Amino acid sequence: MTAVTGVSALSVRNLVKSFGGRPVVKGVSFDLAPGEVLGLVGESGSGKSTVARCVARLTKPDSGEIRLGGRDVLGASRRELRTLRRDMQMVFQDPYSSLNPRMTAGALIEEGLLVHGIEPDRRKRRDRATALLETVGLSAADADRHPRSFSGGQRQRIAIARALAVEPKVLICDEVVSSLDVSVQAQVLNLFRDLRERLDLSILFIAHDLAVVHYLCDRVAVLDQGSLVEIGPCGEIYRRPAHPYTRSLLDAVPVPDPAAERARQAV
Ligand SMILES: Nc1ncnc2c1ncn2[C@@H]1O[C@H](COP(=O)(O)OP(=O)(O)OP(=O)(O)O)[C@@H](O)[C@H]1O
Repeated sequence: MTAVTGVSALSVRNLVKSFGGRPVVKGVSFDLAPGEVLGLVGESGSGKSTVARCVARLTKPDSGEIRLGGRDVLGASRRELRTLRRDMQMVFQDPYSSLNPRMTAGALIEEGLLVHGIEPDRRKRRDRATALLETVGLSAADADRHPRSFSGGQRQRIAIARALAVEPKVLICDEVVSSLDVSVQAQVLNLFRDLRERLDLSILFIAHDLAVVHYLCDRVAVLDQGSLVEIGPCGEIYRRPAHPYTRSLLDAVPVPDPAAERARQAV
């Protein structure tokens, strides 16, 4: 478990976002500690993706403050934003549409290195792309294949390798395993567990599946109609949810820990 101390890897304060005058995110605040995996859960439409998109500056919030390692994200100049974008990478739900089908897996990974000026030397760039493919459990031979020749889980691995290429400090994962079969989900979740250990990554992990969050995350934040109603260590919240909305979310799923399930039933 990672304690929230010192400068947060990511700090979000009073984030507000409306669409067409309808508030969708209503003053959300949370911190992500260095090396921590924080789950963000809530029903469909509760505003999870909007929070993620605001944090990554893909959507402009109405108000609030976002800091990445203490640096102001919303007030960043174009130049500062380049560095911030490198330090904060996003992986999306659909590995089919997020990868350019015309590029090979190797070229997709090399692109990030090139765009951010990380590895100008062509051969070294290629070696680095190959090493990243191996990091996510693919092989050097996969570098020359196009996305359509990979399975969904393998494509998601390529998307993860692509995000990792620029050595981000924070990874924002929006429903990254939702479109995968259960057995492939387990493989990708184990990959995340392994990567966070090895790379000391901070991860904001958005999911609607509470069992997935329980498996991977240190803490969980619960979003209900745009408001954060509860945040705390996974074990504690799953055992003793304080908010009725969290309780109703948990009642809808089996908890993989029989002791936690008994404690929950007793509340
Ligand atoms: N660009 C947009 N224009 C208008 N409304 C939007 C836009 N993006 C999101 N919304 C609305 O904001 C609300 C929250 O959507 P969001 O995608 O953030 O929820 P979510 O919790 O991620 O849902 P899901 O789990 O289904 O992805 C929804 O009612 C959605 O219709």
